[in-house]
Amino acid sequence: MAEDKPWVLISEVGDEGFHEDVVDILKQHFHLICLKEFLKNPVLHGPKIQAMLMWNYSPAAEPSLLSCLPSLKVVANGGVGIDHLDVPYINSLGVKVANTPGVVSDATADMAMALLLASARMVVEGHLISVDPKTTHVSQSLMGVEVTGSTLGIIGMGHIGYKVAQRSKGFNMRILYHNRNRRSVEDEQAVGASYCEKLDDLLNESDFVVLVVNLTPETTGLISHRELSLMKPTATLINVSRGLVVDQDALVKALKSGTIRAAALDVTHPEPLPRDHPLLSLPNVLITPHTGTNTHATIRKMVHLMSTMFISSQSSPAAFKGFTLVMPAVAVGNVGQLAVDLLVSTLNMSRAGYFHTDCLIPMAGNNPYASCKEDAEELHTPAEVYTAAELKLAVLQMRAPIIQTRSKKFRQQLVSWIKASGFSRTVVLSSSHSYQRDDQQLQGTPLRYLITPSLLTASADALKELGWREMERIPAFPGVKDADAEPRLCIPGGGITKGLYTDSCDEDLPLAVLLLFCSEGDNIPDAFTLVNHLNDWLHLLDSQSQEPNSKWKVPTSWSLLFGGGIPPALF
Ligand SMILES: O=CC(=O)O
Repeated sequence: MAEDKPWVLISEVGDEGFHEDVVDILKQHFHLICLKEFLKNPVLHGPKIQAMLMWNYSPAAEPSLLSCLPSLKVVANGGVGIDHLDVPYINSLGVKVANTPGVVSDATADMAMALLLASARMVVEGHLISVDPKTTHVSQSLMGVEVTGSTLGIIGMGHIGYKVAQRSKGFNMRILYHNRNRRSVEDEQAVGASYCEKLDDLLNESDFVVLVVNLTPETTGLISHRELSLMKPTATLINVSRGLVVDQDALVKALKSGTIRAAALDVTHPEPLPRDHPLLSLPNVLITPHTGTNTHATIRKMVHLMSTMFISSQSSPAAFKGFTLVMPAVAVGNVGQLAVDLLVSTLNMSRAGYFHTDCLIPMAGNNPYASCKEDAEELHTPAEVYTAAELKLAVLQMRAPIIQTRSKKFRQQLVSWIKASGFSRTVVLSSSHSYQRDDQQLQGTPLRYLITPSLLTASADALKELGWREMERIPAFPGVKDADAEPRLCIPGGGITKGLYTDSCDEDLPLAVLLLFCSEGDNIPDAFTLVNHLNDWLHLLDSQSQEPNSKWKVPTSWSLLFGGGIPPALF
């Protein structure tokens, strides 16, 4: 449905704009128009543009440009930092701002480690000597500092900071961190990190100080003369956040005078630095051109996330072609939702957007998967879509009941969205009242499945191997022998399960239901059972843990489920 694709404005493909590698993703979702082309006739193109996709800070979201885009709905930034955007101003135009958190964390943490190791072990200096045509012998004076067993201070323990800690654990480093909020004891223990409430203590004790904070008024100039003077003369400063977090004049002085040993910077202010900037001629500085997220895999994940932000139940381009969709039926004990929670938190799925519908009871709440206070402050809504692009998996999590009279409308919206999005199959996680089983349903395990004819062909072998039982149809009038009455599907407490399955059969939609007979109560064990069965089929996790449930990561919100108290760090 090419005509349904939204028009988006980008700076260009190549050099300073989007890499050739990601153009296929962009073209799959959008009609692209490059800035140069746009500027030839803004009056003609302006009204078509629904989104602006920024890459490498371009196109700049300036009033002169935004005023030519009356239909603009979203400014989506490739990258997590949005310090270059005037968010209140953009919002005041009725335009949303989106970024790509989560998917950049691994690559950025890798870059922090690369800079740390390269600076400590003088990798660049060693390379230059090795390739210098004048080199005839290798001097032993090129001496680095030991990384293994040293002390690392992480300033900013969000997603990226935490990933730096995970990597540093492998180097047997003593890890200190400073953050607005302390992480949970479990998080700290998992990487062996100690919280330094006072930044000064971290600066005093660390051999390597890594900056991983967002640029905000509080973090601008966070590292200046005083902070640098607190660091060890043998210490190295690594910056993968933003150039303005460091007072660069103070840094130049500290590096010249030996206040600190070295600096390794992926970010500076400005970028690139003027060619005569003193930082460029210091021997103890390593600078990379803000390439923390520059890997083929990461830019593809970023662009995929930017593209799938545009999800609507009305019309949607085939944003999830070939993906499997997993969604809960809001049913007995909320077993499906709990199972989906386990998927989202274990697979670290990224929120791609929300499913817009007027059929669910409106609600909003904190981020159920938060691991720190900043994350918890994110607003979450009743129907949201999360993706793990590398697994070709999406989930639609639902957190509110369906308004009773709108169940049919909701099913219609779902079916048309699933079709338009190009999912190759949908798996509905459901449950039904245990106590209403008939005699045959009492046999075997409490798991049942249903599958539509259009998915059966592709899945018959897998189902045979899994040995699951199909949900039994029960007599229309139990006890009455009537040859004419067709046995019927009966799923008490199953919410939309039966309706959605029946609609999907009629619509030729490849859909399966995995259902557990259970009772209301503590349904966490049921959620584990259901998600383990799903994993037996879809193989989403590699780990073959002895203890089947320990491979799943429980989301923070579960501590609220049964009156466990509210974690003070979250609210
Ligand atoms: O700098 C990189 C980002 O903001 O993601």
